[in-house]
Amino acid sequence: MRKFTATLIVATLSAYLLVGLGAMTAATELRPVAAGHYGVAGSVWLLVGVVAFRSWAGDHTRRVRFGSTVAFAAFPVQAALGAATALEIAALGGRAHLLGGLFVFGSLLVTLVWHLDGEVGPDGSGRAMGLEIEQNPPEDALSEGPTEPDAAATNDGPRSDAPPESGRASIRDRVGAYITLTKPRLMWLLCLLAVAGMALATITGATLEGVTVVATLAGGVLAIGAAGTFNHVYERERDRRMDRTADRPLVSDRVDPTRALAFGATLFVASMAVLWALVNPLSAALTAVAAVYYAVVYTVVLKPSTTWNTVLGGGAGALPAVIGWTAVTGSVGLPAVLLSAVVFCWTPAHFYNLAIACRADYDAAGYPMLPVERGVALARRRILYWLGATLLVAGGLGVVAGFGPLYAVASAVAGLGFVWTVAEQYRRDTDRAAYRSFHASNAYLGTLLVAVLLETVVV
Ligand code: HEM
Ligand SMILES: CC(C)=CCC/C(C)=C/CC/C(C)=C/COP(=O)(O)OP(=O)(O)O
Repeated sequence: MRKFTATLIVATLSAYLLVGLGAMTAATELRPVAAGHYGVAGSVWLLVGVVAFRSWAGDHTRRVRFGSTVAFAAFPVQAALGAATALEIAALGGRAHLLGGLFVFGSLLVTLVWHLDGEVGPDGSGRAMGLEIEQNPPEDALSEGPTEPDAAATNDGPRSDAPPESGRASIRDRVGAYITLTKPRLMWLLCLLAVAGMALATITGATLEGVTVVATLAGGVLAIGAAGTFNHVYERERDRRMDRTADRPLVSDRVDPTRALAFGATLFVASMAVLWALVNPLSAALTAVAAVYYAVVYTVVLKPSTTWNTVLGGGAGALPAVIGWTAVTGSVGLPAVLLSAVVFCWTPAHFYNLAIACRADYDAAGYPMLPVERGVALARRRILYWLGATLLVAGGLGVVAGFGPLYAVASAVAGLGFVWTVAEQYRRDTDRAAYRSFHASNAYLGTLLVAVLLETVVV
């Protein structure tokens, strides 16, 4: 990666961290926090100055020069607004100062996208710019589907070569096939999201009861399993056409579709029973909505018909945050809605990387995924913009929930790692690079949710 790109990424995420520290400065009288904010502000201004200078000194597009100069010029204005806030001169100083900080972060993020797009040129090949872009190794080009660096990054469970569902398949293989239908690889992050929602609820003064935590997770796992099973049943013909999903239980006849439907329905009823009896009706109802949202609205309606399938379908995976909160409080609260919004924005930044790596697969299956219909360059641009939205909403959650430096630093550092892997894709147009961003998306969200736990129930 070029030094200019690396410096611009660090400047962008430092500006993001600066906003978080600024919000804490406003919320505390602690002098060291305020001193830290001023010190970081000076350092970030210096860094942005280096970027702006090098954009003019080097061979960069006018957009990159414009964006970096605007970000640099915004700092003195920010300093004046900050002083007005500290001296309580202007009534709206604080809000204007916060918006100014977000403007600096946003202008640097847009400048980064313009820079990366400029590097690869209009057709994304980099040839117009004399850039050597690494492509998939020839042997991968011959393979059917994407090359995942480590064990297949699938949301499937144990894979097996067991013969079709018959007396000959061992009990172990059959159990493994049914476990695969529940999409176990997804569970850890969705459960962590629900736990973060429960922990977040303690900022209202509510307490975490063991039974509530266990029952909410049990009900959620059963519901995810039910929704995942219905997804397998409905998609089995298209799964047959994708290398990534061609050996799934319903494609390889290891499970009979009717039995799978009965299995999914049983999981769903069990989920509702557990949540209604041991948690509360609202959590049960929201879980049912999430399951139907994924199994029907996303799987049947959105996924096969629009390039907006991932964005509009993201609500399903965002709901566990609210479900966790309602399990503890019995009602919906703003922090839970904000945590849910973080995941809603994160979902396209998460999935588009996989859609890039598997675009040939999705094209063969006839799914209108964004990289298939609109190209990889646009999909990468959208990943960065949705990631920017995720960071902004995560910052808003930090302010509303009153989180400290740990949360701000976790979001900024994990966000930097995620942005870095996406920027690498512009120089390495390979499945391996796209999968690395996909895993970085899970690492970002996992880190943020652990930070929420540490800020609420540990610190
Ligand atoms: C519409 C929403 C979403 C879409 C389209 C989507 C897409 C996918 C796909 C296709 C896979 C399977 C990869 C494979 O089988 O090769 C996957 C894996 C995964 N997804 Fe998502 N996802 C969505 C939302 C979520 C949400 C909300 C979470 C968690 C909060 C999540 C966490 C994960 C995890 C942990 C994996 C497993 C990654 C691995 O195998 O290492 N996803 N996602
Ligand atoms: C509480 C509750 C029930 C919440 C629902 C959460 C949930 C299961 C969200 C869906 C996330 C996901 C992996 C979608 C991918 O489906 P896909 O069909 O695009 O993946 P595939 O191509 O691998 O089948």
